[in-house]
Amino acid sequence: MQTVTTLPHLRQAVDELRARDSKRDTLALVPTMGALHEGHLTLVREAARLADHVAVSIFVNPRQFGPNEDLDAYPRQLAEDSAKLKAEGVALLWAPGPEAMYPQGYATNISVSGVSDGLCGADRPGHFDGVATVVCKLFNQVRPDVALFGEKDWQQLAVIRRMARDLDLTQPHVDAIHGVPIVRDPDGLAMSSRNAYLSPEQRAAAATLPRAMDEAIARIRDGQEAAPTLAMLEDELLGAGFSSVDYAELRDADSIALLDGDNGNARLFVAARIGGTRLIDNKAV
Ligand SMILES: Nc1ncnc2c1ncn2[C@@H]1O[C@H](COP(=O)(O)OP(=O)(O)OP(=O)(O)O)[C@@H](O)[C@H]1O
Ligand SMILES: CC(C)(CO)[C@@H](O)C(=O)[O-]
Ligand code: BAL
Repeated sequence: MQTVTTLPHLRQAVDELRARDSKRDTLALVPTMGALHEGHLTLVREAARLADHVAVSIFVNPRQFGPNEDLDAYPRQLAEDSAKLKAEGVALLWAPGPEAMYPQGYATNISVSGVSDGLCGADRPGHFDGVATVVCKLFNQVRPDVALFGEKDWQQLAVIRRMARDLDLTQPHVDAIHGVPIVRDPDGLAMSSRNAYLSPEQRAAAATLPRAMDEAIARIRDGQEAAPTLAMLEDELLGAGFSSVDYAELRDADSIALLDGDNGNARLFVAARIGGTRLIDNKAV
């Protein structure tokens, strides 16, 4: 595996990979912020199924963190991450520093409206501008044939697909942006780098999130009204030790528009805090 931290080295490494055989080899990109777990590695394995070579980016993107968020505390463990990626057969690790991504004078922002309204877009102002901007840059830097994102960040995936469609991106084309189902711990909690912030007690309580979501979904499928069911879900989380619930909403899975019941394409989205840690999850209704 080659690790590169500057754009000229990245370009050279990508050109070499693509020209490895007589045909033009295909390249998949898995963008991450590092602190890799089985969720990320599942994306990498799926990427290897879809393309000849896999590139992974690790960049803790300052532009997607709010002023009071955990940018400084976000886990950084490049050596460990690098060993995991090497073991998966990843060809290229793109690990730029902030100055390589946003050099002096950087002034451009990409803002996707509609799908980024509500949910995490409402709770984290500017977050999806930061995500869209850095993902567009990563796409232009690596120019992959396919890119993979986790469905844990469902709204993020919708924002990226909208951007790719609206900006007529070709590397990758919107149809080559793949969502990968959420990878969960045995107790159902979605894997997340931020789970590392949880104390053992908080970690045990966090398993209430997917369980309470399953119960709420069962009630909605049974024909119970959405609003009281979601209120009950919030109460259950607060009773289990969550400190607050940022949102518990039914939304259309594609447009992310708010729903007041199951319309056949409904998805349940929840963000809740346990201590200072914000956890998100989503499930089909
Ligand atoms: N449990 C998971 N299942 C599937 N994909 C995941 C999972 N966790 C993360 N991903 C995906 O991995 C990619 C990189 O995510 P990121 O590096 O932010 O990790 P994370 O675990 O989501 O961290 P965070 O705690 O910041 O949410 C994203 O596309 C994300 O959706
Ligand atoms: C897509 C991403 C790598 C952009 O920084 C990030 O939001 C993430 O890890 O989900
Ligand atoms: N996985 C989403 C990145 C973030 O929370 O900033």
